[in-house]
Amino acid sequence: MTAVPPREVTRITCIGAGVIGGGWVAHFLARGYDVTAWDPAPQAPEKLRRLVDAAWPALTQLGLAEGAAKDRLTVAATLEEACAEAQFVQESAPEKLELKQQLLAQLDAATPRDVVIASSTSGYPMTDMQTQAAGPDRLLVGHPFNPPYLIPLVEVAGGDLTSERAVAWASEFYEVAGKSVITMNRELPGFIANRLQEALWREALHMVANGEATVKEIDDSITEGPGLRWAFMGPCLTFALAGGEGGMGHMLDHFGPSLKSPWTRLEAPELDSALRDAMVAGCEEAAAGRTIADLVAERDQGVIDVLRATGRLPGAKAERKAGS
Ligand SMILES: NC(=O)C1=CN([C@@H]2O[C@H](COP(=O)(O)OP(=O)(O)OC[C@H]3O[C@@H](n4cnc5c(N)ncnc54)[C@H](O)[C@@H]3O)[C@@H](O)[C@H]2O)C=CC1
Ligand SMILES: C[N+](C)(C)CC(=O)CC(=O)[O-]
Repeated sequence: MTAVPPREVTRITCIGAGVIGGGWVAHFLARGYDVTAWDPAPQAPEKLRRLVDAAWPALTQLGLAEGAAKDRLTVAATLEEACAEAQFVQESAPEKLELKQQLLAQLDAATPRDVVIASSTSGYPMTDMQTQAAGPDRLLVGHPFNPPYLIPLVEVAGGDLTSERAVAWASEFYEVAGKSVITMNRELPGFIANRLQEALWREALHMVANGEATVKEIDDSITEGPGLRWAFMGPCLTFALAGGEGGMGHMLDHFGPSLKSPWTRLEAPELDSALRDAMVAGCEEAAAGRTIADLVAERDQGVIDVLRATGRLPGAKAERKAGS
């Protein structure tokens, strides 16, 4: 059997059915696929069904694909049974390198040739994980965000031995399956989003460890601050607006030197002219013709929408107080 085209996939196998594997199962069921899951833990089938039941109301609100049903889930008794008829495999086993290496080799042996096998790993490069597989060319990373049935992003990256065909196939498949895909042109430990999240996380841990800020202060500083902007405009375009009408160019000229001040414990990159120009050009590209004024209007409307959606509009707060 060879790989079916991404649009013709009907059967998906999910290996590992914890937080992320279970979330993938819920997502694929809601998109109308037949899903087979396998997890070695004795309680896994019940836990998985509870997770899918809990996710289903949200998925129903978002809109189920035609024919989507929870009873299109099968829990297999063995890994081999789970993979025998797979048209795509998503691995979500624990984040241990040796376990992933062995498991991916087993999955490769059990899955029809050419069928793509993706790992949900949060940060291991596929080059390090595909070492024991006889057919490493169809192994790649498909890194989701929790919960995979609500957060659209998947980061796709191949390893040194992964074929371009497999990467292209997976990127198209995830799009067809309702995800928002970033296909990386090289392997980075932590990919893009986790590398960014880890930088924030590292500083949060420093602050807690040193008694510099509480967990609540750190969380509030994001949910009441930059997080409201990040839900719809990334950190680069958001900072371009910090430069006012001068955009990213003025922002870098104004605040660039403070990169060297001790706002962060991380080693800062040299802000040379090549980096400056790349940032300015990247922001212009991301703005896709929108002026600074357009972006300001978009950001402001977005913040209002997020506040409304999360019940934090000043009016909503007043109503809650009045009713309490
Ligand atoms: N938890 C998160 O927020 C995210 C996790 N990930 C990645 O997803 C993967 C799974 O993480 P979680 O779901 O959080 O872990 P988890 O601990 O919730 O689930 C792991 C599951 O794998 C099963 N398992 C144990 N040994 C296995 C084996 N040999 N073969 C197959 N399954 C096995 C366990 O029984 C368990 O149900 C990891 O690679 C992790 O880095 C990716 C994105 C987000
Ligand atoms: C905590 N985590 C590193 C496993 C998180 C992720 O990998 C992605 C996410 O859901 O934020």
